[in-house]
Amino acid sequence: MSAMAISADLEPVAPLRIVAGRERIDLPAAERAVADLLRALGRDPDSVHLADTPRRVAHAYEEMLTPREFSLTTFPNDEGYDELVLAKDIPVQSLCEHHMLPFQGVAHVGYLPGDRILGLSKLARVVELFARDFQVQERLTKQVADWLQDHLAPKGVGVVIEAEHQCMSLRGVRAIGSRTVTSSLHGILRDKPSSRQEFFALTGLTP
Ligand SMILES: Nc1nc2c(ncn2[C@@H]2O[C@H](COP(=O)(O)OP(=O)(O)OP(=O)(O)O)[C@@H](O)[C@H]2O)c(=O)[nH]1
Ligand SMILES: [Zn+2]
Repeated sequence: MSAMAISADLEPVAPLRIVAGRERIDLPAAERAVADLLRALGRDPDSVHLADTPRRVAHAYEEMLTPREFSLTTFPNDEGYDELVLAKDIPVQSLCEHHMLPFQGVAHVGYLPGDRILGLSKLARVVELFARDFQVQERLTKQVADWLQDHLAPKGVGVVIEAEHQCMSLRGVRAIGSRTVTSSLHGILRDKPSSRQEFFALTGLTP
């Protein structure tokens, strides 16, 4: 739905176009590096079974490290809506920067509106913007919260991420099924105990 479709009375606001500022990925160099890695692991990248693997892996990493562009569409908060807006169970797929293995789970992203409300899908798009990177979960959580605070100027922001790290399940400690929970709060959701409590209760976590 476009910004104008909400109400004919709303002033048209040009949505901000968000383009991820990633370093350019050098695909041929990545392919050569994957072939070298296969050789270092005692495999033959020229064998019939592995011949296309360096290309596939390089493209897979390019895809996993490149968030989609989007428009930050907002609308005037004409009704003065002043309760929590919370998008729950947003899928999170990211790569741990220590082992380059996936961590996956869900994000719960909420805010208390100020003068403007945000197109709901944008809460999930902001998660993807920062998740498609080599990350640690704490930084990812804080980046989403900080970005919403900076771009939307709401009265409060709350972000919770619950994720399983494959570097903790496939290898190493092999703590299969263990989930890590992180949170980042701003404004009223951080400072007012009852709002904080309501946010965590709605995300399914206790304060
Ligand atoms: N804080 C934090 N740590 C993470 C995250 N993802 C992975 N790690 C941890 O990064 C740490 C790296 O520790 P190292 O001791 O250098 O690596 P390692 O020898 O492979 O460690 P083990 O996983 O314990 O075998 C591990 O404890 C991982 O569990 C994350 O998102 N946040
Ligand atoms: Zn890891």
